[in-house]
Amino acid sequence: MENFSEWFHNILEEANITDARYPIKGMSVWLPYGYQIRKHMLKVYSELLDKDHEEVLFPLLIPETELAKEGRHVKGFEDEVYWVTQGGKKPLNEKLALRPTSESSIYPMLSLWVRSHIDLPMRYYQVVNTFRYETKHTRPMIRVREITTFAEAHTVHSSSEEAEEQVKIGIEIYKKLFNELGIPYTITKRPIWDKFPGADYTMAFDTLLPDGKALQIGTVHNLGQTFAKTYDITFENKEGEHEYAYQTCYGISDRVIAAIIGIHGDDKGLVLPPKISPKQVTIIPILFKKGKEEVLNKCNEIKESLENAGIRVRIDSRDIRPGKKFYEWELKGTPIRLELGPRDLENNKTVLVRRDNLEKVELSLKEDIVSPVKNALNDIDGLLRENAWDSFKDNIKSVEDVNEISSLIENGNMVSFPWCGDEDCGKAIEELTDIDLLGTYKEDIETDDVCAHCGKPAKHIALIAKTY
Ligand SMILES: Nc1ncnc2c1ncn2[C@@H]1O[C@H](COS(=O)(=O)NC(=O)[C@@H](N)CS)[C@@H](O)[C@H]1O
Ligand SMILES: [Mg+2]
Ligand SMILES: [Zn+2]
Repeated sequence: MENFSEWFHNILEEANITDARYPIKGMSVWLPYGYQIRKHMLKVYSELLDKDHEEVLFPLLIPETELAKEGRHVKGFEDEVYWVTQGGKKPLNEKLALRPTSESSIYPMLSLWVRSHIDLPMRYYQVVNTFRYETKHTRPMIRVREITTFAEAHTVHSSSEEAEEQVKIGIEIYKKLFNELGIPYTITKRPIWDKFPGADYTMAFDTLLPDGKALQIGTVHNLGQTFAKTYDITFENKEGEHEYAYQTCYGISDRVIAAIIGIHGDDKGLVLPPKISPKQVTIIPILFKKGKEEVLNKCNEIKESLENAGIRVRIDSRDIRPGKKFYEWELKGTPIRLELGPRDLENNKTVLVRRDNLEKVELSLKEDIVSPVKNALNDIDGLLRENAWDSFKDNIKSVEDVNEISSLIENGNMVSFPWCGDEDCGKAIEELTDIDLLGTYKEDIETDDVCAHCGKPAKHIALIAKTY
């Protein structure tokens, strides 16, 4: 709680996830171990998107004229855009933006591609790096200037109902993604003063990190027809008339990996959900001069049988003390460790140690060990998700009076309260508490509750929290 930020920075370095020493502020290097975690997370992500989205890849650079077309959009990003102004020694005749997000790179092309309602719906996604010159305090993975893992989806529809439906689909996709990763979340509709620049409205997923600060880990935007009008994306409808298209977009970033690390980690280091752990089992042979050969042979046999069952396994046969190996793989968060020494070999058994609850069980090597290992991996997956949701729910408190908010926030809570929904009241609450309204997570409630701030009839339940 008190030194989460220090814990987080240390673990990225000690577990060889990223190296923040790259000589540009807000940019880090993905090291091999961290890169594998990122790769497995993106595999989960793209399996969800590939069901009915097509993966594409757009250029990194965006002509200034395209970025400037959508007033609200460019207003929202003008302080964050990196510009390329020359090629070699020659100044460019038009400044080029490094994409902060890809609407202004993709939508001019959609204007060429979309002709008729039979071309619709279109559902694209790309996993790219985007660049935002964040002026607030940068933090590795959480608030970076190169967003290395920006997974953005963009969809085009022939009706507002279908776009509305797609927002719900985007939300379902993210619910599945975060459930697979064991990350708890709230889903709120951002206040209109905090929605994505150019969007009609923004639905946001927020989770809580151990320091009690909310982290926005995904957003789904209904773009209405704003960008279609700006970039002239029209289609011929069934009646032969031309209409502006209806669009949505939704995105996640490196923050998803930060949430996995921060939420499931403990004082020994990472605790990785099996689905995204580079290896799911580390076999640690206890090697003495005597019987070394036999022990290693047995370890290879075990590795092979687990790998044949689709389990990712490493044998750590380095010539260092076993205790040091236990420490290292606990730090790196491998879900299961199997220990095997000469005595275990004699008794034809191995010791299975779980990383999440550090439980030890003996497994007989006379029987199949694939199913006990698979069961343990499933248990770990379930327990990580359950523990994360339990502590998350414990940290969401509800109040009837805004004056009770600050002390709960200091305790690291998210706070919900009945709200009238008026902008000036909402801003007054942010002023009073000096923290951000995450948004509303229950619309149009049937209640005679009154607004926790101004006393007018409450229309929604709002959520407030300290945020990154
Ligand atoms: N500086 C940053 N560092 C890390 N992640 C970020 C940063 N800025 C935004 N994000 C993440 O990126 C997600 C998508 O960004 S966004 O601005 O909300 N939405 C878009 O850009 C839309 N085009 C959907 S892709 C956010 O929900 C947040 O989780
Ligand atoms: Mg931002
Ligand atoms: Zn009010």
